[in-house]
Amino acid sequence: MTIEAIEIRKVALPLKEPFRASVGVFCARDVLLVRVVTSDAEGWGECVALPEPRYSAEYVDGAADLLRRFLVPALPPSVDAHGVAPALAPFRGHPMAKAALETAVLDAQLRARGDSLGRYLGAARQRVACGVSVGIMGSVPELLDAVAGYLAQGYVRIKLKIEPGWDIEPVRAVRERFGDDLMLQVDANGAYTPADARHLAGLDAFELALIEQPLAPGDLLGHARLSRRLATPICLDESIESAAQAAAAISLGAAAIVNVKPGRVGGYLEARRIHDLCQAHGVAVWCGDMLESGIGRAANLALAALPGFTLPADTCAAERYFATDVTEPLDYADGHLTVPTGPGIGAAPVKEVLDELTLASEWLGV
Ligand SMILES: CC(=O)N[C@@H](Cc1ccc2ccccc2c1)C(=O)O
Ligand SMILES: [Mg+2]
Repeated sequence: MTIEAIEIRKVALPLKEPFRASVGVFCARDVLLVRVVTSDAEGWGECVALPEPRYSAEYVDGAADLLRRFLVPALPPSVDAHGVAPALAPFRGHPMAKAALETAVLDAQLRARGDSLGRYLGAARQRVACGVSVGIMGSVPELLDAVAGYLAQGYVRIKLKIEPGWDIEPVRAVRERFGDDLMLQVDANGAYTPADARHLAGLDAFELALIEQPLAPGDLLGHARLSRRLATPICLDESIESAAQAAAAISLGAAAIVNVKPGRVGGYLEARRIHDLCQAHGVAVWCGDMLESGIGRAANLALAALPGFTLPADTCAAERYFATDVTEPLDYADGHLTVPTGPGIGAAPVKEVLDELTLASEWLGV
C-alpha cells in the first residue's frame, strides 16, 4: 500500500447545548480529521485534541501544525499501521496527533483488504453498553432533569462531571432521586488536590462505581495515596498516555480502573496494549469519549467491544452532543451501540455534510 496524499480537515460540529467540565465550557466541537489516500483505499482518523490545551497539552491548531511540519513528512510512503508509531517516535509526545495519522493509515489498510477494525482488534461483542457523561449544570434541578432524560433514552450508567463547589450536593441529589441501583460515577478532570482527600472521602457515602481523575494528570503518587483514603475505586484518564504509564499506575496502586481513549494514548494499537496489560493485572478498562465525530465514535466501538472492556463506555450516540454529524448515525438502541462491521472503522464522512462543516482543508505533501 503506497500513500499518495494526506489531507487534514478542521471540521466544526455545533454542540446541541454547552458542555461544561472542570476544564472549561464548550459550545462547539472543532475536530481535526486526517484522510490518507493510498493506491488501494482511503482511510480516516480523528484527532481528539480540544481547541485549547485544557484537557491535555495538545490542542487542535497545534496538532495540525505538528502533522504538517513533522509527522506527515516523517512517514515512509509505503508504511503500514504498525510502522507509523516507530516512524513518529523521534518526535516526543503529541499522542493525539499521532493517533489520528496512525488510525487513518490503519483504516485504509483494513479497507484495502476488506477487514473490519473490530475483527482486527479482537472484538468479542456485537454491541457495546453505553453510559453518558453529564456536564456541570447551573442548578441541581436542571441536572436531575438531564439525568432523567438520559435514563429515558436507555443509557445504562450516569457519569457526572464534578469540580470543587459542584460535587457532594449534585451527587447526593442524583443518588436520592434515582435510587441505589443506578450505576453512578464522577469525573473531576484533575480539579482536586491531595488536600481535598477528606472532602473527596465524602463521596464514599454514595456507592459510586469509580471516581475518575480526581488529581492532576502527573500525580500518580498522589492518586496512590488518595486510593488508600477512599473506599471508591480510582479510575485514571488523563494520567494514562501509554501502556508504560498504565503499568506504572498499576504497580503504584494509583489506578483500580482505567478509562482508555485511543486518541489520548497514541492510537488503537497502543489502546489494545493497555487493554491486554490491564486484563493481565485484573484492572477493568472502559472506553472514554472525547466528543468525537462519527469517525472516532465508530472506531472506538471496535475497541470497546474487546473482552476486557467490562464497564459501560462513555461512547454514546452522537445525537447526545451534535445535531449534525459528518457520518451516518450509529445504530443506538436500549442503551447499546452496535459495533460497525464494515471494512476498516466502518464509517466514512458523508461528502456533502463534511464539506458543509469544514472550516479548513489542507493537502499535505507526502
Ligand atoms: C465525555 C467526557 O467527559 N470526556 C472527557 C472530558 C472532556 C471534556 C470536555 C470536552 C470538550 C470538548 C471536547 C472533548 C471534551 C472532553 C473525559 O472523560 O474526561
Ligand atoms: Mg475523564
